[in-house]
Amino acid sequence: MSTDAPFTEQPGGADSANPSGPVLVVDFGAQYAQLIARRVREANVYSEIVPHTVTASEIAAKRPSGIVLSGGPSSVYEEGAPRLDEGIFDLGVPVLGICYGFQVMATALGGEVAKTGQREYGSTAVRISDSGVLLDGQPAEQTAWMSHGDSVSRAPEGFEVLASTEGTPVAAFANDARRLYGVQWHPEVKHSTYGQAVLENFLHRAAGIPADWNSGNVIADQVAAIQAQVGSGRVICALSGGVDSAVAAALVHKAVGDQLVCVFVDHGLLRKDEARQVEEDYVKATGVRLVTVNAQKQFLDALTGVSDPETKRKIIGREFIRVFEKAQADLIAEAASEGDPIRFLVQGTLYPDVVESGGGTGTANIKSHHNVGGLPEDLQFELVEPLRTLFKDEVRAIGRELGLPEEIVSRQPFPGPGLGIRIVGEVTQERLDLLRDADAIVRAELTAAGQDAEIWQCPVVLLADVRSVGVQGDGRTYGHPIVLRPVSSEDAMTADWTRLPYDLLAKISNRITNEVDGVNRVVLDVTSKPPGTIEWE
Ligand SMILES: Nc1ncnc2c1ncn2[C@@H]1O[C@H](COP(=O)(O)OP(=O)(O)OP(=O)(O)O)[C@@H](O)[C@H]1O
Ligand SMILES: O=c1[nH]c(=O)c2[nH+]cn([C@@H]3O[C@H](COP(=O)(O)O)[C@@H](O)[C@H]3O)c2[nH]1
Ligand SMILES: NC(=O)CC[C@H](N)C(=O)O
Ligand SMILES: [Mg+2]
Repeated sequence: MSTDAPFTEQPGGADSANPSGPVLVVDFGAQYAQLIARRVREANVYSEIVPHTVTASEIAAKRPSGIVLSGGPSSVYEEGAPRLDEGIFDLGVPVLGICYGFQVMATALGGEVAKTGQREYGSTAVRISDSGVLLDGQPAEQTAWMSHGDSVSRAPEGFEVLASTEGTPVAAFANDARRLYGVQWHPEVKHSTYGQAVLENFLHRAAGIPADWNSGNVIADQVAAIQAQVGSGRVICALSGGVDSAVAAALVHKAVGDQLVCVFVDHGLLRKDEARQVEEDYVKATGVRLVTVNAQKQFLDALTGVSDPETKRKIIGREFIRVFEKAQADLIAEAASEGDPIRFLVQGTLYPDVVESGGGTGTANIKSHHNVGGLPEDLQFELVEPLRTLFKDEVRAIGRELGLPEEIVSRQPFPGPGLGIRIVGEVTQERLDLLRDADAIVRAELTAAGQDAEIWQCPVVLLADVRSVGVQGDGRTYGHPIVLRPVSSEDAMTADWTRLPYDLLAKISNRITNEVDGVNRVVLDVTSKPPGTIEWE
C-alpha cells in the first residue's frame, strides 16, 4: 500500500508500447498528490509520486503505464510557474491532467488558460456534453469538487471538450488518438461523487491498465521496516490516545515488544476527562507501558501573549519535543545500568499532517501540524513514522486488523495542539476552562443524539477576541461567541459541514449560553473544506 514500496520491474525489456511500470503521479505542489496515488491503489494499480521537475527521459526510463498530473497552487501564466517537460506528452504514455495539471496540459499543447474571475471552490455542478471514454457511464448532470481560480478558456487543437460548468467552459477534454485527458475538477476527492469512476475509466479503459496490483501485507512490511530501523534500540512513542498513535504504537510493539515505552503528554490543552481516559482505557486495552507527563504549566507559560496561529503551533510542537527529551532522560536514568540512549521517537503521523505542513514537492504550507512542520530544528530524535504515507481510513483498517478495540479505532480525531488552536486569540487558563465546558456540552449532546458515527469530528471554537452584545436576565452582556464546526469527511483532506438536526443545535446553543459563563452566542460554521480547513487555526 505504501507508495514508497519499491517497484519490481518485470523481466523482458518492455518498451513504451508495452509498458509494465507504475502509474506516475506528477506532483505540482498539490494538496492531493498522495490522495491521487492512493485512489490509484484503490483501483488496484501500483503508483508512485514524482516531482514536476522530472524529465521526459527519466519518465521513459520507468516505462510508466500511465501518468497523472496533479493540481497545484500556481497559475500557469505566471512567471516561474511550474511546467512540465513537454516531451512527456510525446512518449505515447496515456496522461490524465487534474486541475493545475489539466491547465499545464492545455497550455503546453496550444490551448489557453486565463484568470476568469469565476472562482469555484467546493461542490460545483458539472454538465457533461460528450462523455467519451473518460466520463463514460456517468450522469450528464453531476456535482464535482472544485478548487480553482483559473480556467481553460480554449482547448488545444485535436481535443474534444467533454464537460463544462457555469464558470468554466472547458471543464474536461480528451484526445483519444493521443490518449491525453484532463479534468478541471478533483476526481481524487471523495466529495466528487463519480471521481473514482473517472480515474478508473482513465486507468483501465483509456490506458488499458489491468486491475492486478494488490497492496500486500502492510502490517508485515511495516513491522519488518521498523525492526530494520530500530534494531535493539529503545523507543519512545508519543501516545495521545487517538487512533493514529494507537495504531503506530501497536505496530511498533509488534515489531520490538518491550523496547517500547509510550509517553502521554498532558499539556493542559486537552478536553475534559481526556487524560484519565487515556491513562485507564488505553493501558487496559493494550497493556503497553505508559508514562504520563503533566506539562500544563510549561505549555501555558510558553503560549502566554501569543495569538498568531502558526506561532502557537510551532511553540506547541517544540514543547512536545522538550517533554519527550525530559522523559528520555528520566527513562535512561531509571535504567542506569544499561545506559543505552533512546534515539527513536514514534509518532502517529499521517499523510495529511505532512502535506498540510508543506511536506510535498512545492506544496503550500497551510498549517504546521505540531508533529511535522511544528518540530523544532534542533530535534535529536530519529523519527519512526510507520503511517506517514497513509490516510486515516487506511490506518483504521490496519488498527482493526491488529485487534485494537473499536472504541479506539473509531474515535474521532483530536489534534495534538488541542484546545490551543481552538481559541482564536491568546490562550489563557480561564479561556481554556470556558472552552472545555462548552466542548463537554457539545460532545455529550452529540453522543446522546446518536450523531457520533455521522460526523468526522466537531471542533468547538472560542472566538476569544470577538465580543458581541447580548441580553440575559434583563441585563446587558458583552460576551464571546462559540463556533460549532461539525464536519463529515473520509480522510480530512476535504470535508463538508454536517447538517445536524435543528432541534439538536437549539439544545446545544441553549445549554452553552445558559451554562457557560462569558458566552452569549453560539454560531454554526457552514463552510466546506476547501475553502475552510477543519480547525480554525
Ligand atoms: N497529548 C499527546 N501526548 C503525546 N503525544 C501526542 C499527544 N498528542 C499528539 N501526540 C502525537 O502527535 C501525533 C499526531 O497527533 P494526531 O492528533 O494527528 O494523532 P492521534 O492523536 O494519534 O490520532 P487522532 O488523529 O485520532 O487524534 C500523535 O500520533 C502522537 O504521536
Ligand atoms: O495532530 C494534529 N496536529 C495538528 O497540528 C493538527 N492540525 C489539524 N489537525 C487535524 O487534522 C485534520 C485536518 O485539519 P485541518 O482541516 O484543520 O487542516 C483534522 O482532523 C484536524 O483536527 C491536527 N492534528
Ligand atoms: N487546485 C488547483 O490545482 C488550482 C490550480 C490553479 N492554481 C487555479 O487556481 O486554478
Ligand atoms: Mg489526536
